[in-house]
Amino acid sequence: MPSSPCAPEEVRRVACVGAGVIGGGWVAHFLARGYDVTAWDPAPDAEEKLRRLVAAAWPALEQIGLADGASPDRLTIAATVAEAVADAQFVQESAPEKLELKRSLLAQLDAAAPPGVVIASSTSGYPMTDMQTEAADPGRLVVGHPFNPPYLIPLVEVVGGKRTDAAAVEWASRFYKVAGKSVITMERELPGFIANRLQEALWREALHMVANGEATVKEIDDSITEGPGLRWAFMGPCLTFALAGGDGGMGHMLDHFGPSLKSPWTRLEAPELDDTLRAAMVDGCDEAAGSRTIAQLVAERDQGVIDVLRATGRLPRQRTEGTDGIAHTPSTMGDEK
Ligand SMILES: NC(=O)C1=CN([C@@H]2O[C@H](COP(=O)(O)OP(=O)(O)OC[C@H]3O[C@@H](n4cnc5c(N)ncnc54)[C@H](O)[C@@H]3O)[C@@H](O)[C@H]2O)C=CC1
Ligand SMILES: C[N+](C)(C)CC(=O)CC(=O)[O-]
Repeated sequence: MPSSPCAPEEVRRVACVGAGVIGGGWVAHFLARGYDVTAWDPAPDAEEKLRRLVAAAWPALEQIGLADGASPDRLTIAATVAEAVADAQFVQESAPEKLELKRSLLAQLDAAAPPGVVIASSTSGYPMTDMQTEAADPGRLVVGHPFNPPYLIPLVEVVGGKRTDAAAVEWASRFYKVAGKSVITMERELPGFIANRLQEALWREALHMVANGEATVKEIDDSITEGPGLRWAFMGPCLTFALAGGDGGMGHMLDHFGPSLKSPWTRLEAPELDDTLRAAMVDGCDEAAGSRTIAQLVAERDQGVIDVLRATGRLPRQRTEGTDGIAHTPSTMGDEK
């Protein structure tokens, strides 16, 4: 791959190819961050749908803060895929999740985009190795997996394929950060990446329970929104479970509840919980906790749950006394702290 024509910080023009739920969400995100965006989508009603999506997202984007000069007017609709990427400095592909389509579209984008420009696919599960087979320059093709909606959910998982240049992965990771995303750069390919692999495990169990009449869809959804989901918004499943071990942390939690991995709660094959896995879990949780004690983490978790309850309207927003003596309701969660 020739080196990228510009640094991630210098990017001004982004192309979004495929403008449905995710491509449209990317368009809204990049516009809000002050980029010029060119979009292309073959559907006859794509432009109208895209402009509607951006208009609907804009009030939320205004609330969380627009970049200087950001405007929906900086969106251009291209007539052809080649025109969309002709002078792009970064390309985000969000076409339907069909392997053959992705393969040929990525080859088309590679042929039309300026040399060296990084092209990212939003695929939610295909390894790039399987998608880059037809491109003349596979070195610049990466996965940039977003979460719906990409203009509000920060995470992007970035990973290359076997023929991707390491510099392209590094460039894309830096670019997404500059563009306001929270990035996990994966060193090796995994089908489903990290988050979807986790989500799919949960999803698979949910489908088993519904199919067997063991739980209703509402019970499954409530079990997450009224339970673990409240914690997951600010503390991941590993550190959360370390707190289930009390002062003994993850070590005690595994000794206490580890054997239940083998119980028939799950429809999935459980991994062997050997000493190596145990040590990796304990070490990973210690690292995530950093200098924070269990007691500090407990306090942080509790405050986080309260904040989420407020933010989701299950608790009234805190009222503060203004200098005028009138009680004001703060407009954001941050104001409440
Ligand atoms: N929906 C979701 O929650 C998420 C989806 N993704 C990924 O994003 C990609 C797009 O998915 P969605 O936006 O959900 O699908 P969608 O069906 O909403 O949008 C796909 C768009 O691609 C267009 N399209 C059809 N053929 C095309 C072609 N040859 N070239 C360019 N565009 C074409 C369609 O007209 C449509 O507007 C997929 O790879 C999917 O796995 C990633 C994260 C989340
Ligand atoms: C449903 N999905 C697998 C396409 C979801 C994702 O890929 C990420 C998300 O938004 O949760």
